[in-house]
Amino acid sequence: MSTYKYATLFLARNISVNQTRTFFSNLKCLDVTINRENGVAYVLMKHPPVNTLNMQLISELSLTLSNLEKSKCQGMILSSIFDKVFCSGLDLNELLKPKPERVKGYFSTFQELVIQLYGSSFPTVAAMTGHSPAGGCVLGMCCEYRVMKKNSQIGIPGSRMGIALPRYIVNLMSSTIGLRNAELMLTKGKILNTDEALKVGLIDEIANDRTDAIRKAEDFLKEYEMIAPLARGITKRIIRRSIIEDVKMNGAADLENFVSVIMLPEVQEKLDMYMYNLKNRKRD
Ligand SMILES: CC/C=C\C/C=C\CCC/C=C/CC(=O)SCCNC(=O)CCNC(=O)[C@H](O)C(C)(C)COP(=O)(O)OP(=O)(O)OC[C@H]1O[C@@H](n2cnc3c(N)ncnc32)[C@H](O)[C@@H]1OP(=O)(O)O
Repeated sequence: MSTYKYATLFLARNISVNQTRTFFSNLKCLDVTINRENGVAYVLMKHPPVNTLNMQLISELSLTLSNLEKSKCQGMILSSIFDKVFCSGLDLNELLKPKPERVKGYFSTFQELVIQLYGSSFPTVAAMTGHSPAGGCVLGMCCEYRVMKKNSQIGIPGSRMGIALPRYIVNLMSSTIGLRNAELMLTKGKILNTDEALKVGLIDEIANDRTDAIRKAEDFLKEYEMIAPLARGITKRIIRRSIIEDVKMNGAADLENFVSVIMLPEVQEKLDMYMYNLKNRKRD
């Protein structure tokens, strides 16, 4: 990230650049810094133009989470350097006309990332600076708290794309917004605006802009400063255990099933149309 962007991000929140340290310098799709004073890690996605989750971004997120676990960080804010988009989801190019082994590897890496983020010992907040469709919504749901910039959209359009979602994604959505709302949202492939997402509990707060989103994320983490990290971490794991155990038990079969559905000609046709519409839609 440019010095200018750091300055605007940190100075806007009264944190000087000197109070932070760059955690990794060799990442291509992420900026990771840690505030020395409170141990909070800022993980900012910066994969242009819209933070599509290609293999590189997924792998860097996974590596970063492993390192944050080792470094005993006190909390993580997952965000984006882009003002309009938090994360545009999985890379549609990986889903179109895929080679079975390649697509299996891709989804299995994403599945591992989901479990890693969902099961992390430290507190996590998604400061969603903009739209968060599909995989972007999943990243947000893995965090413990979600702040989203106003006038953004969030949801998982799987059904509309002809994709039957894997079980752990359905479980994740159900645990976030309840079974009934999850059923309505996922079977319709519904995308919600910020107000609708707040109402249903898919996000926890609305922010005016990215600075406000980061500030609200920090406020959430501050509430844990007086809580013993070990007790907190264990409690979180107990609450999240059933989904994690379920993936361990059924993840491989789920993956096989998911890949065979993705390869079906009618699903490929639908995905092709979806991509065509994305490329040719009117931009706002
Ligand atoms: C056991 C089984 C294991 C795993 C199963 C896993 C997971 C299930 C998880 C849930 C399901 C996930 C499926 C997906 O995530 S598929 C991706 C779905 N994403 C979308 O539908 C979002 C599409 N993008 C948008 O709506 C817009 O791009 C967005 C609102 C994010 C931003 O709009 P903006 O106008 O700012 O930018 P654009 O001009 O649209 O985009 C810029 C260029 O980027 C391309 N693009 C955007 N998103 C994607 C993507 N997801 N994949 C590939 N390419 C993407 C877009 O086409 C533009 O390209 P150009 O036209 O400039 O060439």
